[in-house]
Amino acid sequence: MSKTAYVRTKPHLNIGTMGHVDHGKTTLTAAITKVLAERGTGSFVPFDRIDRAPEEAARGITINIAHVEYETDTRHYAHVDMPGHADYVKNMVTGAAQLDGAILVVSALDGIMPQTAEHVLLARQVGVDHIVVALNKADAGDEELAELVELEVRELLTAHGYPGGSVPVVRVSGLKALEGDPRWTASVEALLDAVDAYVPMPERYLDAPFLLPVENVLTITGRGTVVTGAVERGTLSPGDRVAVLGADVDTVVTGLETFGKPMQQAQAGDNVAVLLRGVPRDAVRRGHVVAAPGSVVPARRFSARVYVLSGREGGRSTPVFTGYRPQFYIRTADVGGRVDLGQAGVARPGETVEMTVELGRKTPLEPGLGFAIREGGRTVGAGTVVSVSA
Ligand SMILES: Nc1nc2c(ncn2[C@@H]2O[C@H](COP(=O)(O)OP(=O)(O)OP(=O)(O)O)[C@@H](O)[C@H]2O)c(=O)[nH]1
Ligand SMILES: [Mg+2]
Repeated sequence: MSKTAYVRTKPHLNIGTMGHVDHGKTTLTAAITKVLAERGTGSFVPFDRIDRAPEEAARGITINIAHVEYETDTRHYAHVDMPGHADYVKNMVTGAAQLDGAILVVSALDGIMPQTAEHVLLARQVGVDHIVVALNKADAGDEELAELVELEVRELLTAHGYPGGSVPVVRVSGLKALEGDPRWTASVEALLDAVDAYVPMPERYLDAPFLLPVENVLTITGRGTVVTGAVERGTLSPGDRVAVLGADVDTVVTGLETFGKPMQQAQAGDNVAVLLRGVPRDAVRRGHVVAAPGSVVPARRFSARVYVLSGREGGRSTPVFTGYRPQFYIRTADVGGRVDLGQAGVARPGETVEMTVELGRKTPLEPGLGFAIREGGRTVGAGTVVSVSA
């Protein structure tokens, strides 16, 4: 292969766009790549390439299609734009532990909407500590309205524990920037400057044993099975031994790529594709975990602190009781489980409660790990693992 190797010259961060349907996430994502392509530190990814289905990416070692990559003057970013709302929530709660920061896209014409609030709540619950607001469609509304929406967004952020008063809010137009209008191209530059300045470089656990939650599995004819995802911790090099938890196989890494470029070492935070020796494709699935052998012991029982979403936040309108059996979204896994609410025996929408969970299958767990609870295609709770029982 004559592909150029990935050269690590700038710190790498994972960010993503979130916000209500149609507020302009994908348009803005395309505009960002266009602005940076013109600066010479990225390649333009048009709207319809961001919005296509993951299956279409199954060519070569490539990563989840929802990601685009680009560089600013100081950083290398992987940026994820989720297509629809359902996918968004699922990806956000299962993959967002990986987001180092988020761009909250709010239409200046429409203001905050139910999904704006839900995404902010989920971001807080899964530990996305830094949000930059893109007040989008600023080309179409008037300044007075934009000011009202800005106030409203700051209040929403404050209500969810973010420093709403000091969060950067940048008026942008993804659409006009995409059309090359200089005023709005500058607005997207200003947004990127705000992201560079406001989202700090997170601590990366490079010395910890390797762990990668599997997001996607692909086959490369003649080479074998490839898993993709963001490295949660540690480092990985070709030749390293790994355990695939869930598939219960031990194997060797025979290739490593990021955004189509071979790499010598993957590090915590990197979005990678890992080629595994001799693993049949159907043995590995999204939700499995690739880890340093012996470093993780999967378990079924854990205790957790859980916030039960209210009806207004898109959650349930009725309480749940001991014996409740929802789905648990843990890293990239989707596992059924049974809830025990102890003495109280009940949890009402809007409450934060302690619970014990018995999962339907063994899953890698550890204290501090965030997860979401879903039922019938909607998010009903967001929690953190407190302790794990053997
Ligand atoms: N006037 C104006 N329209 C915009 C702007 N950005 C996006 N739009 C329009 O808003 C609509 C939705 O844009 P998308 O980028 O698809 O929105 P999205 O948030 O990705 O939508 P979902 O992925 O379906 O949640 C499209 O018709 C866009 O052309 C903008 O800056 N100004
Ligand atoms: Mg979109």
